[in-house]
Amino acid sequence: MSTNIIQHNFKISREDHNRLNGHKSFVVWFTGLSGSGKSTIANNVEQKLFAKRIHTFSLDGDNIRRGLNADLGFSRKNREENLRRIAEVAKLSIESGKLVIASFISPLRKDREFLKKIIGEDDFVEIFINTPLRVCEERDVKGLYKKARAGEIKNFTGISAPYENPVNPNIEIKTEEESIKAATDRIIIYLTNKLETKNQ
Ligand SMILES: Nc1ncnc2c1ncn2[C@@H]1O[C@H](COP(=O)(O)OS(=O)(=O)O)[C@@H](OP(=O)(O)O)[C@H]1O
Ligand SMILES: Nc1ncnc2c1ncn2[C@@H]1O[C@H](COP(=O)(O)OP(=O)(O)O)[C@@H](O)[C@H]1O
Repeated sequence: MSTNIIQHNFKISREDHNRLNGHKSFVVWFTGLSGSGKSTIANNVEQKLFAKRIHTFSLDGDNIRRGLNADLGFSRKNREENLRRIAEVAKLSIESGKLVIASFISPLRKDREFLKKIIGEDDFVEIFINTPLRVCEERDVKGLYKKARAGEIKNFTGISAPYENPVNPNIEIKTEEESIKAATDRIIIYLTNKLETKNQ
């Protein structure tokens, strides 16, 4: 633990960044099984927001698990630390005025509660990409389910590690019933409303 850390208050605040950008900043968090559709929908949402001149920043496994969290695997402890660090990065990014789009399996309720605490409830939008395991496994976008079934990957979410559905997400997308476009449009309506009405 670091001691004797005295906070420096910078002259340019989050509110200043928000004013300059012309919009508020918060975190949009996508949770769901591997292959559920988190990255696909998050990417579509980001493109739409970008076209509306919203300053976005995407965090996902590719830019986090290969870099900052390259030392972490998929044990419970490592996932918890993975998500804690991501939440801290997301918090810094909202201070810099960004609308952060985070896509992580984030399988456990208690870890997601912890994230919410770090980021702040008011700055956290939870989107549950609800796709049944059967469908994710049929899609098997990266061939990982096949490997997990063959025992080649340990602690694989949905197969040999748990996924706990969110209890009360801000938005739930059932990808078996809702197209990518319809899901994207519904999320954009919600976010546009929050961008306009959220108190600073
Ligand atoms: N054991 C195991 N379980 C689940 N997923 C695995 C595993 N090993 C590797 N992968 C790949 O890593 C991606 C998930 O990383 P996350 O950082 O989102 O996971 S977590 O939130 O810490 O649980 C996940 O990416 P997505 O498919 O995009 O979800 C997988 O491709
Ligand atoms: N309604 C839908 N919403 C999201 N993805 C869908 C949908 N229908 C089919 N898919 C497909 O499912 C796959 C989801 O993969 P991906 O977005 O990488 O998932 P994740 O990021 O959750 O691992 C993509 O190939 C996507 O085209």
